[in-house]
Amino acid sequence: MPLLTLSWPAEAYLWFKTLHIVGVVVWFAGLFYLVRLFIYHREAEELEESLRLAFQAQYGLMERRLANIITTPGMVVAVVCAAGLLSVNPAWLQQGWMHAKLAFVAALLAYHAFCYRLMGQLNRGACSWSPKQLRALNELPTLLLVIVVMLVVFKNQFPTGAATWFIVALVVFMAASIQFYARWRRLRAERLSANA
Ligand code: HEM
Repeated sequence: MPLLTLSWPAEAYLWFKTLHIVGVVVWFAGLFYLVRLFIYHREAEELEESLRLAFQAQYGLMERRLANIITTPGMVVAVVCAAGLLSVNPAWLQQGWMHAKLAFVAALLAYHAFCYRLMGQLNRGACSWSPKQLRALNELPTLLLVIVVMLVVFKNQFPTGAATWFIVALVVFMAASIQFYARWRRLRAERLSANA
């Protein structure tokens, strides 16, 4: 059937789904970059006073703009359109995969709120999370993204075979590589400044 002749409910569903996916992409882009900015913000503490103040003020501004203009609006679009999808097809709410998805989305919303808490602490100079811990924290949304997308694609046939374990191993490998690379860069910078 050509797209323009779709009946209203089907078209509404597809519009909600389109905007839901766009919202999810924007939301995740914001979440990933926000915690990266937190890492730079904490690392700026190593700089000498005048540079530290300038960098931290700039990172603080970038964080607030990213959180309030990109990340939270992305979250609102994703959640409002998800509610639209469920109102067009409430039968999804009877399915096990949707219950699992909602539980992981609740974890994602808690992570989103926690990022705001960290942002406030950073701006007051009261954040106790080290750059290394923030890097590890930044892996959490990746894990939630993979699980939620798998749930929505596989639904009640969630796979537990070799392919799933391969993807889990790949995500762990990527997370470990990022940690090792950051450590290698830090050690190299320390060596260079010791030799200077
Ligand atoms: C607020 C909670 C959410 C609810 C109630 C919800 C609900 C839904 C529903 C009902 C669909 C349509 C499923 C279909 O037509 O087969 C859908 C699609 C989708 N959702 Fe969500 N969703 C939520 C959050 C999320 C999040 C956080 C992500 C990403 C991590 C996500 C990723 C997707 C994707 C990629 C699709 C398209 C799947 C496809 O067409 O095969 N959703 N969602």
